Amino acid sequence: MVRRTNGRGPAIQAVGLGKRYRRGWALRDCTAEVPDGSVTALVGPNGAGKSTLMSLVTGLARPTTGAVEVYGAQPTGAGLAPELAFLGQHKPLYPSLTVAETLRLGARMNPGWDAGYAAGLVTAAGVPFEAKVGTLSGGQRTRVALALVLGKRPRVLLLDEPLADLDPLAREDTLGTLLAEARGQGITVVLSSHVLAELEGVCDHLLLLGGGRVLLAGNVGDLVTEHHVISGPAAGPVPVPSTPPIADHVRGDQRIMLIKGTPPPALPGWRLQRPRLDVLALAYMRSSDTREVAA
Ligand SMILES: Nc1ncnc2c1ncn2[C@@H]1O[C@H](COP(=O)(O)OP(=O)(O)OP(=O)(O)O)[C@@H](O)[C@H]1O
Repeated sequence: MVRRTNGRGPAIQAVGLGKRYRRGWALRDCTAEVPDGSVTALVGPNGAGKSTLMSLVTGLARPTTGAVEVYGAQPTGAGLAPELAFLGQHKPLYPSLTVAETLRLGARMNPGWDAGYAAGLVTAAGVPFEAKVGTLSGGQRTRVALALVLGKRPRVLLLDEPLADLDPLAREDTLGTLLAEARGQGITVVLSSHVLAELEGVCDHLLLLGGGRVLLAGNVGDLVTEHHVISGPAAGPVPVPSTPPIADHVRGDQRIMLIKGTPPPALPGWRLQRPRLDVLALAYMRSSDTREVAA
């Protein structure tokens, strides 16, 4: 995966960022960055803190601790910064408006609105302009919602589970469009999902949350290169890594370990592989006991 940096510093930078609600911490001690021009996967199980992080970046929520900056500026809380576009989980669209009326609303609400570009995205998706939004399929609604956020010509696009209600074909089409636009326009994209497998090959940066904390973060290529899966006979001598394995389990007659850093010397019958990104993320989620977030 090519790392695309342009020397402008991170698009988003969080330092010691935390958000506490009455029931406890939704996000805690989050220090992480989203590189400029990256497609970043924000991944984690239910309640990991993904939406909370997005709310803090957009300024919809205020931090309890720490700070977050978008291109060096803290969210003011007085509406979304012009360079940011955000699509929430429920894709807020008015069902009684037609697609054309929805785009006109986008024009009224966004000073930098690019009407030709937004209309082109809707045309490319084959969505009729005269159709009421409430009559569209989930896939079509997502494409209209994407046109609405992209028409704003943002530098940073935050999408909270944009693929959640789409079938596999619509997912692929939507992701394809999104990536083509992001790469073509140099937009930094943050995509949240429970399912990392669907973002593998798409994202070049990963931010994995669990129990409100950062479990793993970094360039995808670097993360994969830094880790190894070693497997071999469960009975008999076992290689000893220099640091404790992140995961270590027995499946059938095989023992499988995920390790970080230099792999231990090979033993007969043992083999070394690079982990898949989703396997890596799953191992970090399993190994963390950070789910018990202090109240
Ligand atoms: N407005 C709120 N008031 C109280 N608690 C909240 C609020 N928003 C989130 N939380 C809590 O904070 C934690 C993190 O929630 P958040 O929605 O950020 O997680 P998530 O990773 O987006 O989850 P999901 O994948 O299920 O959408 C959860 O325990 C949730 O119940």
